[in-house]
Amino acid sequence: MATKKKKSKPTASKKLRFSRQNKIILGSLLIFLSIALFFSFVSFYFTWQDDQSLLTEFANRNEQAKNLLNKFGASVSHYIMYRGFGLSSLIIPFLLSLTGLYLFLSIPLKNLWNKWIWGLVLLIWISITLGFFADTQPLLGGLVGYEMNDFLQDYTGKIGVFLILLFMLTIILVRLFKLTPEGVARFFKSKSASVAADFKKAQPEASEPLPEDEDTEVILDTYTHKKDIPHLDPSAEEKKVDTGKPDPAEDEIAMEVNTVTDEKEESDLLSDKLVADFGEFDPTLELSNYKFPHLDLLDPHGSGGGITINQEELEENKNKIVETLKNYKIGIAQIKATIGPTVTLYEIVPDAGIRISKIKNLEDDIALSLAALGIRIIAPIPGKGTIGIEVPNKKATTVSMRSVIASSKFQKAEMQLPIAFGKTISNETFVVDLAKMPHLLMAGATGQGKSVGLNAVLTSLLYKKHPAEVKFILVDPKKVELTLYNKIERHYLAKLPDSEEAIITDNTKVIHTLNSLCIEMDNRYELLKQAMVRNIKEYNAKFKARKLNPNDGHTFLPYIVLVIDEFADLIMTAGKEVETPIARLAQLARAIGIHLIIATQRPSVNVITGIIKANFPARIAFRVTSKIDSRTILDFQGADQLIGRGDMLFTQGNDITRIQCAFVDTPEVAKITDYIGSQRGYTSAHLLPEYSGEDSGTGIDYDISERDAMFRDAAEVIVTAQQGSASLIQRKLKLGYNRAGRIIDQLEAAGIVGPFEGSKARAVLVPDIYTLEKMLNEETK
Ligand SMILES: Nc1ncnc2c1ncn2[C@@H]1O[C@H](COP(=O)(O)OP(=O)(O)OP(=O)(O)O)[C@@H](O)[C@H]1O
Repeated sequence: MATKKKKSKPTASKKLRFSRQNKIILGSLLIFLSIALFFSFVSFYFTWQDDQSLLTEFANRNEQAKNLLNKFGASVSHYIMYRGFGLSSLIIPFLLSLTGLYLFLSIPLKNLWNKWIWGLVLLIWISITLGFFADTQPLLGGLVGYEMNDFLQDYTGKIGVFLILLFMLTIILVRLFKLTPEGVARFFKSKSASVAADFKKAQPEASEPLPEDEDTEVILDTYTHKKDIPHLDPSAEEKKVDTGKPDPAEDEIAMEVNTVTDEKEESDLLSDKLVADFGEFDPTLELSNYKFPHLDLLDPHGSGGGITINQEELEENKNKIVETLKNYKIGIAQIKATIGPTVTLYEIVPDAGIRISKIKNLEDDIALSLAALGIRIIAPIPGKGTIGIEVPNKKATTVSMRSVIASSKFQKAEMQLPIAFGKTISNETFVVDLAKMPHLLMAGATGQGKSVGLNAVLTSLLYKKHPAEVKFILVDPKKVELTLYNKIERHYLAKLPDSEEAIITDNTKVIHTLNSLCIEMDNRYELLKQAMVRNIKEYNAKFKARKLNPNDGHTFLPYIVLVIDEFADLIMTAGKEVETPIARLAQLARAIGIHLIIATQRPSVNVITGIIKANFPARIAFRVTSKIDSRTILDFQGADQLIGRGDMLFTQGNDITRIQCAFVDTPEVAKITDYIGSQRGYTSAHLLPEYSGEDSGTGIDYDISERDAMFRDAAEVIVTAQQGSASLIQRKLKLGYNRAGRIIDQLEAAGIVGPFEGSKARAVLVPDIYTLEKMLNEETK
C-alpha cells in the first residue's frame, strides 16, 4: 500500500523531500556555525590580547592564533565582540542555533521573527548597560556599548542614560517576560498560600468533625472549601496511572507509552496565554470583599434539643395501629418506626396474603383510632416492600433554617443552585438543585407555610451564591411578603431599566418583566450558540477560561431566579398575557439559567393550567383543603392530609417525599438582608433588557393614514367621557369588539389613552375636546 501511495504522488513527495533536505542542511550549518561562534567568543575573552597582533596577518599561514577557532575565531570575535556588542554578542550564536533548530526540525519560522527582534533588542540593551556600568572594560560592552553611552551621555548626562536604560528594561520585562505588578503580587500570594498550606498539612489534622448544629464556622469556609477541592482531588492518583510508564520491576519488557495530546487551536493558545497572564476570569472580583452572611444571623428556634418523641408515645401508636388492623383481620409480621421532626413513619410488613388495597382503605379508621390529624398511608413504600403509616408527633419539632444551612449536606453541596428545604421524615436534611428541577411550583392553602418556604429557598441561595452568580426577580402582589429583599437590590436583584422598585408589585410590570425575560432568554441562547455550548454551565466555564471574547458581547451570565408569589392573582387579572411568556420561559429557559418559582394559594385548574403544569415537574404542596386541590398540584392525593405549619410534599416526577420545611422567620430574613445590604454592592440592580410593551403602540398604528375611519369620533367619545374603555366605544359608536379594540390601540399609539392596566380602564391622557382638536390638527399639518 505504501508503494502505491508513493507512486500516485511522485512529484509532491519529491518536492517535499527536496525542501526538507535543504532545511536540514541549512539548519545544521547554522547550528555548527553557532557552536563555532560560541567557542570563538568564549575563548576570545582569554586570548584577545595575545591574538590582537594577528588580526592583520590573517592570510599568513605561519602565524597561529590562540583562539580555539584559530584566526577565524580571533577575527570574527574581534569584529563582533570587541568592535561590536561585547559580552552580549553571545546572544548571536544563541539566535543562530535557534534558527538552525527550527529549520532542522521543520518548525514553521513564523514565530521566530519575534525571537530575533527581542534578541537584537536585548543585544543592544545589554551592550549599552555594560558599557554604562563597566566603561573601563571595553570587552564587556563592546565598542557599540561604549560609543552609544558616550553619544547618549553627551546629550542626556549619566542620569539620563541611566533612566533610558531603566525604561528599556521596563519595556523588556513587560513585553517580553509579560511581567505586571498584579502578576508579581499574585505570584507572591500563591507562594505564600502554598507555604501556608504546607504548614497546615504539617500540623496534625483536627480529626473530630464539628457537630452539625454547632457548626457555626462552616459558612465562612464555603469559598475556601470550594477552592480547595482540586487539591483534594482523588483523581490525582488516577492521573499518575494515566501518564506514568509501567514499572520496569513489575514487567520485564518495558513499554513506552506515548500519550497523544490534542493539537491546540490558535484560540486555545490565546486563551491559555490569557489565563497564564491574568488567571481565570473571576466573576466575583468586582465585589471581592463581599462577605457571605454568617450562621449567627439565623435563630436555632429551640431545635438544639433534637426531636422530642417519647418512648411511650411510640409504643402507644404502635399498639393502636396493630389493634386497628387486627380488628379488620390484618395481621402484622413486623413493624418499625422512623422518627422525623414532625411525623413518625411506622413501616409495617403485613402477614402473607394480605391485600395492600385493604390497608389503604383503612386510612380513616386508623386516623380515627389514633385520634390524630394528618395520617398518610403509603402503600407500598416505593422500593421497600413495606407499607408506611405516617403519624404526626404529639409535639412537633421546628426545623430551623440554621440547622439545615449548617448541615454538611448543604455545605458540601456542589450544586449550581442548592436549596435546603428542610428535613425528611427520617430527619435527613433535604437539599435539591433548583437548576435541575428546573422550575418549581408551590401551592398550599393560606397560612400553611408557603411564604416561609419561599424564604427558605431565597435564604439557601443567599448563603451559597455570590451576588455575581445569581439574581432574583421578585414578584409580590401582596406587597408585604418579599419587601425585605429590597435591601439587597444592588446585590442580588434584577429589574427592568426604567423601574424604580426592584420588587414588582403591580401586574402590568409583571407582564413587561416576563417579556423582558423572554428577550433575555433569546439573547442568552444567541450567546450560547456563538460560544458553541449547550448550557449556561458550559458557557460560564468557557468564559472563565477566557475562551470567549467580551468584545464580542460575551459576558459572565448569572443565574436568574424568578419568584412569583400569589400566582393566582396574576393569572386572574392578566390571564394569557402572563401565561404565554411563563410557558415559553418554562419550556426553554432551563439551559440558559432562568428558573421560575411560582407560588399560589388557589391550586385550581384555571390557575395551574395544563400548559404550566406540564412544564413544572417539580412541585411542592403544603397543606390544601381538598383532595382535588392535592391532585391538581401533585397529581396525587395526600396534601390534604398534611398537618400544616411547613409540613409539605415534594415531587420531582414520580416519587413523593414528605418534608418538614425549614422555618425562617421574618426577623431572621431582615437580619440577613441587612447584613448583605450594608456591604458594598453594585451600582444598581442587575438590569434586564428593555421591553417596549406591545400595548405602547406599534409602527402600523402610528401611521395616520391607516387609522380607522371612526378614529376621530372614538377619540371624542373617550375624551368627553374621560374613560378609556373599548366597550364605551362599542356602545356609543355601535362597533364590533375587534374594531373597538383596534381603535383603542390606535388611540394609545396617538397618546390619547394610556397603556393597558389589567382590569381597570385605561387612563385618558387628553383633558378636554379642545386639546384633542388641537392635537389632531397638528398631526395632520
Ligand atoms: N416550616 C415551618 N415550621 C414551623 N412553623 C411554620 C413553618 N412554616 C410556617 N409556619 C407557621 O405558619 C405560619 C404561616 O406561614 P406562612 O406565612 O408561610 O403561610 P402562607 O402559606 O404564606 O400564608 P399566606 O398564603 O396567607 O401568605 C407562620 O407564621 C408560622 O408560624
